Amino acid sequence: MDRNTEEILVDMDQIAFNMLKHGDGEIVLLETYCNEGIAIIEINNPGKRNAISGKMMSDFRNCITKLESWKQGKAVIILGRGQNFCSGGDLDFVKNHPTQKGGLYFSTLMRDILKRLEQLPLFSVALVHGATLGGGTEVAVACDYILVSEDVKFAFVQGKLGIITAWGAATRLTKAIGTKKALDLLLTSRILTAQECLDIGLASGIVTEENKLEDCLEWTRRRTRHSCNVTRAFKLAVSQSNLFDESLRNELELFLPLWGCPENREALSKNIKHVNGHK
Ligand SMILES: CC[C@H](C(=O)O)C(=O)SCCNC(=O)CCNC(=O)[C@H](O)C(C)(C)COP(=O)(O)OP(=O)(O)OC[C@H]1O[C@@H](n2cnc3c(N)ncnc32)[C@H](O)[C@@H]1OP(=O)(O)O
Repeated sequence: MDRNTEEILVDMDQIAFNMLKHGDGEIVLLETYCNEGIAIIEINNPGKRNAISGKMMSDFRNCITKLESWKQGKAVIILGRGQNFCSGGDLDFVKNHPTQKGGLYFSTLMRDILKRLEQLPLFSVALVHGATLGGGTEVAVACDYILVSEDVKFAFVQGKLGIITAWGAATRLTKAIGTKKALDLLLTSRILTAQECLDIGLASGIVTEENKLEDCLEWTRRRTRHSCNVTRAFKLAVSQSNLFDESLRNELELFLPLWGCPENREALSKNIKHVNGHK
């Protein structure tokens, strides 16, 4: 990688600032359910089927920065307003910035954002519906879970545009569903239905089109029943489990502070019987 590229790669603040002037739309953090430890990130660019513009990348980065300092967070749901989740990166930016530098700007910021999303000490759920294409699929597979609405049309269309995934989805998809299935989706760019997303192992559940958020919240609440500390420690233990020995050490370091904590002592005092009717 030449020196100029290395310089660009280093200054993420500068890239985020430069991208602010590209495109419209917004990505906002909704605090409606924060009292339950659940945040929502909403993608909203109605004129472009929620395509992610440069300005929206900066918005997204600001949302992640806020979540990184939210100590009561257990989960974050990412969803799209209107008729679909996200139609990918803003093609107007792509068309107007054909240079290597344009490609570097378009990919570097989002790769950093999605990496930071993965590293949050709270689990993420992509609630995808309607057309979820290109970069929209890349945002989804960067989340811990994907819930699909019955009307989803999920496709890695990058190959049809003469490029490959710009924001890391080839790597994440392979980790999620295995080499053969990942390569097949990337090489065919075929559109997956909700059932196919479930069958191939991409989606963890199917929600109804008309009640998708309520269904998603109910699904998420079933996974936020433990204390905040436990929820966050399990997320970190699992997400950092790529190196086995290091992961075991990491799991111990996450376990020890919880031993004897107030939640631990309170739960022990209840003598909880975990299986109904078990003798
Ligand atoms: C750099 C790669 C990156 C990555 O994967 O990492 C990418 O994501 S590249 C982008 C990949 N996405 C696409 O190619 C999607 C192209 N759009 C469509 O297939 C359709 O628009 C669809 C299925 C999203 C919606 O179809 P529908 O018939 O419902 O609506 P329209 O096609 O009339 O779209 C309405 C309006 O939105 C504009 N639009 C849609 N998607 C994008 C986009 N990704 N970037 C910019 N603009 C987009 C479309 O042009 C229409 O605008 P209008 O001015 O009304 O013609």
